[in-house]
Amino acid sequence: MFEKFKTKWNINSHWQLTMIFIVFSVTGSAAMVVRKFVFEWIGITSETSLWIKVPLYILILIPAYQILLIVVGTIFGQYRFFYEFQKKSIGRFYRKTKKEKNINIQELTMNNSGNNNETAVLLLNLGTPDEPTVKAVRRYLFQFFNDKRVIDLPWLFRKILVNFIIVPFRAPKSAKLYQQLWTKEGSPLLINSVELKNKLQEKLGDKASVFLAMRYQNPSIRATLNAIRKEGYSKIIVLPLFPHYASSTTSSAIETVWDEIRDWNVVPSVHVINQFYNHPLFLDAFTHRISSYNLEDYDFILFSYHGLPTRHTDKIHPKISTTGCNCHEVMPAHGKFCYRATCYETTRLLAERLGLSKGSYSTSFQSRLSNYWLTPFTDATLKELPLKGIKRVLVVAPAFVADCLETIVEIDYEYKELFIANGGQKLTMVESLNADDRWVDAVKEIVSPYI
Ligand SMILES: C=CC1=C(C)c2cc3[nH]c(cc4nc(cc5[nH]c(cc1n2)c(C)c5CCC(=O)O)C(CCC(=O)O)=C4C)c(C)c3C=C
Ligand SMILES: [Fe+2]
Repeated sequence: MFEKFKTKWNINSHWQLTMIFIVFSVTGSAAMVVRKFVFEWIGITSETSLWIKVPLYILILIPAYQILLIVVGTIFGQYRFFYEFQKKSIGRFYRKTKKEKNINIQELTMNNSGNNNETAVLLLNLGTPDEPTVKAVRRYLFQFFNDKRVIDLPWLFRKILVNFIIVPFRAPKSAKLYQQLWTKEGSPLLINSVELKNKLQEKLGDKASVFLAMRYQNPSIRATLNAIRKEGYSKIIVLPLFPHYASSTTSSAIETVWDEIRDWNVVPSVHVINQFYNHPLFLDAFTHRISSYNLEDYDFILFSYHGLPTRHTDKIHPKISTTGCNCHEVMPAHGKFCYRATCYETTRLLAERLGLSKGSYSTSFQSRLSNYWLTPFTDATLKELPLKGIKRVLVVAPAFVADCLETIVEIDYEYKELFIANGGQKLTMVESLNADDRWVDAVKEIVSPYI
């Protein structure tokens, strides 16, 4: 029975389990004392009607128990366990999780190499809703926007803004987009990532075992790392599948991995790869993909990257404002981890490989949620191009290594419509790298030095 609790709560020692049981029993008794004290204070006696007593009982006991659990847990050195425990219970209370479905997704992405090796390669991507319903999309957006690296505002302000304004208004709108995107097999982001993981496993053979997790929703980082921990790997190579470093994507994923691993009894060697926008094989894979389209058929190539609030990039180089920086012309020394600078550098490197002439391509940023995001905006650029006589555009999105909502619906549907409505004739979106063989080889090369 003890083993069952240890597995369920993801703990290693009998000592911690004992502490947890003690906290539960002390809290239970303490909550009764609080209840008795409050009842006496507000004058509830044995004669008071049950219709008053029962609701009051629930109203007082539940919050008292929740608070005391954290207080007593902290006293017994178990703050983190009870903090996570409460978070999970409250989450369960508000949104019943689709347990069976999630388990299937989880199983789909678990390692099945049968390898008996020392190294686990953990591929991380952003994540997608479990299904294209308003409820599932709400759950996804709730987790996404409550990330302090995505909405980098003070806690209370973020909670109010996200939970009362952004998520309720955005969820129904986003769910419609996801319904447009969904295939028989599910969300393209997940399907493409699973295929990449399987092909990488084939290429790596018994050198390493490959796992996949998503920053938001499923397969979750926690469950995937639990599987890695149980199999006892001595080394983990973490590769967030974001070519360009950004706090809201790369660091958010890395931080979540560390939050899990730091409590393990045995912390394995961990190597984190935090960007690869200039890795020659990544660039070769994209160059090859772009070259598979007949470039003669197009007047212009637009390199469209996911946008970011300029506040995020300003934090990377506080002395130079994003808008005042000349990284669109040359890579500055302070630009190594600046998302805008590395995106522009990617365009230059790809243009060089493709032999594109100046004036035949440009860089823009899509998916903005406000006007204070990186410019030029992709939609504004696409509206302007026909005015300059550019009617046939090939759009490449090098910030995404797998096709997803932002490429399939936003570029290939919404932007295409916008371009045509503004006088354009043809817009083609370059398929992302997905599970392309050259890309699988590139990932193998990216992780290999650390295996
Ligand atoms: C403040 C909000 C957001 C930031 C910052 C942000 C950065 C960012 N995102 C990606 C990659 C993807 N984003 C995707 C979807 C998506 N992104 C945001 C918001 C921010 N992204 C939202 C709300 C959504 C959900 C859809 C919607 O409601 O519009 C996806 C697609 C996921 C899918 O299911 O297909 C990807 C991939 C990057 C690379 C990035 C910063 C560099
Ligand atoms: Fe995004």
